[in-house]
This record gives sequence, structure tokens and C-alpha cells, in this order.
Amino acid sequence: SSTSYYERYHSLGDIYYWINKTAQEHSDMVKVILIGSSYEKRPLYVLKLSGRQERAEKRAMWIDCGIHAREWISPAFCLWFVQYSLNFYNQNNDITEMLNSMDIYVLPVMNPDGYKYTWTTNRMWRKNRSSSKESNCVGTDLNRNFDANWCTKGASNRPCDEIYCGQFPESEPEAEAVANFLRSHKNSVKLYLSIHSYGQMLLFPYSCSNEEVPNHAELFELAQEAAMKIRRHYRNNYKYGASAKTIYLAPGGSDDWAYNLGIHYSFTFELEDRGRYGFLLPPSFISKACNEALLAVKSIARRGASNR
Ligand SMILES: NCCCCC[C@@H](C[SeH])C(=O)O
Ligand SMILES: [Zn+2]
Ligand SMILES: [Zn+2]
Repeated sequence: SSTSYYERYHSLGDIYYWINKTAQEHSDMVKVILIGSSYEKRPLYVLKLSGRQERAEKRAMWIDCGIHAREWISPAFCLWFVQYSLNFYNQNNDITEMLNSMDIYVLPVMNPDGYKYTWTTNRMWRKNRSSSKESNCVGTDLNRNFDANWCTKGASNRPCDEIYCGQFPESEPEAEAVANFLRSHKNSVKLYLSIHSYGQMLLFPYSCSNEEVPNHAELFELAQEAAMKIRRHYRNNYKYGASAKTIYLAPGGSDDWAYNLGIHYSFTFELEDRGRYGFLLPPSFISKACNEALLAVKSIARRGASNR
């Protein structure tokens, strides 16, 4: 059987083509928003998904994929999620209710320069591709470049390191574009999701310190409920909890920053697997990894963003 388009990994050019084709084919539910450009001047496109029911004062959810270049399952999930949502709208109750109750902003590739580089040059590249004057090493870790305890323990100020924090908070155009968009939509965006791999974890703030956020218990319960559903439906185990304790200290993260902006339902997902293939997850695993992630998104979105 021919594997579907959504069970394969796609090159950057392919993804840009897919973004425009999807928006054209679903012009009643999808709008393309240009939120900025990468260091190498590639466009950062966000797809805005909306149900056909116009509701005043709609809440919104944000999902970014591909912040780390080598985590190919992440952009694969964003594409898979968009097509699943569009195909099952007005068929599946969960999807219909989700899209009728909130707009969904999806950024399929937050780090296009790095993603391209993993296809052409180095499959294991993580950072973006910006260069600094001080060093001939390239790239900043975009998930250490946000203004949340920036460049403290768990990040590095050395340009050659994989977790280099950049020259200053939002020094990177990719991070600045996302931060600007969320700042200007902070009254409607109620749920922030950042999709990564690997490790099978559902994480929430803080990762910049061991301090618990005010609604820690609620976020813990949401993550726990989602992990339980994945365990029950797919017999797969996802760890869950506050990032600093569950994975490691990681300051300057997009999720911590979004939380501090006021988006108090903020999560980072580490998708499959647990390390057997790691970042090189075979295409045959895409469907299962995306179904597991979808279950978590639906579970958290139903509870999290509907609370007000
Ligand atoms: N805010 C960071 C959440 C925890 C760390 C997530 C991982 C994903 Se690869 C990282 O950025 O190192
Ligand atoms: Zn990552
Ligand atoms: Zn990761």
C-alpha cells in the first residue's frame, strides 16, 4: 500500500508547497500568515485554522514545530495535525468542537534554515544557522533564546555549544518573530504547545528554574490525564511533569516565556521515541507518534483552553 503523504518526511521546499496548497484547497478554514523571516531570509508561515462557525471573542491555541532542526517528527506532526483537523472537521466531534471553540495557529517549521541544513549537510543539526562576529561557529539554540531567565544554568554563552543562548534575548529573527506574534495575540491565545523530539514526555513550565508555577497542580493533572490516555489507547508510556524536574534545567525556553506572557496553559511535547532511533525516527513510526501526540493535544485543549 502506498504510504500517505503524511507518513513520509518532507523537504523544506515540499513543506512550503504544502502550506500554500493546503491554504488554497481549504480557503474557507485556513489562512496563511507571514510572521517574519529566518536568518537566511526564509519566510516563517503560520497557518490559522478556523471552524466555519463565526464566534465573537474566540480563544486560540498555538502549536510550533521544527524549532530544532534534527527533530523531523515535529514538522511531520504539524502537517499531519493540520490535515487530520481539516479532514475530520464536521465528522469527528472532538475535532469539530475544538475548531469551533478556538482558532489554531500552526507554525510548521520555526527553524527553516536549520531544517534545510539537516537535509543537505548535517542530519544532526539542532540550532538555527545564524553566524556571529566573535566566533566561526554557527547557530543559536532557539529554545534558549527567549527572555525567560535567559542564559542562566542550562544554557551556554559559547557560540560553539549546542545550547548556545544567542547574543541577547530574541537576538534570533525566528525567536523574535514568534515572540512578536504571541505578544500581539496574547489576549486570545490561551494554550501554547511546542513540539519536539525525542523522549516521549509531556512537559510544562518552569524549565528555567525549579520553582513551581502558580497553576502547577492543574498543569500536572492535564499532563497526567493526557499521558494516561496515551497509555490506555496506544500502550505507550510518556513521562510528564514540570520540565526542570522531568528533563533538565533549560532557561530561555519558548514555553516558559509564553507562560510568563500570560499564556498559563503552556506545554512542550517530546514525541517518540525513547532513544532506539531517537531523532532518526523511521517514517513507519510517524502515524503512531502523531496519533499519540494528537490524543495529548485534544485532551489538554478540551480541558485547558476551555476553562474560561
Ligand atoms: N523550555 C524547555 C523545555 C524542556 C527542554 C526541551 C528540550 C527539547 Se529538545 C530542549 O529544548 O532541550
Ligand atoms: Zn527540541
Ligand atoms: Zn528534545
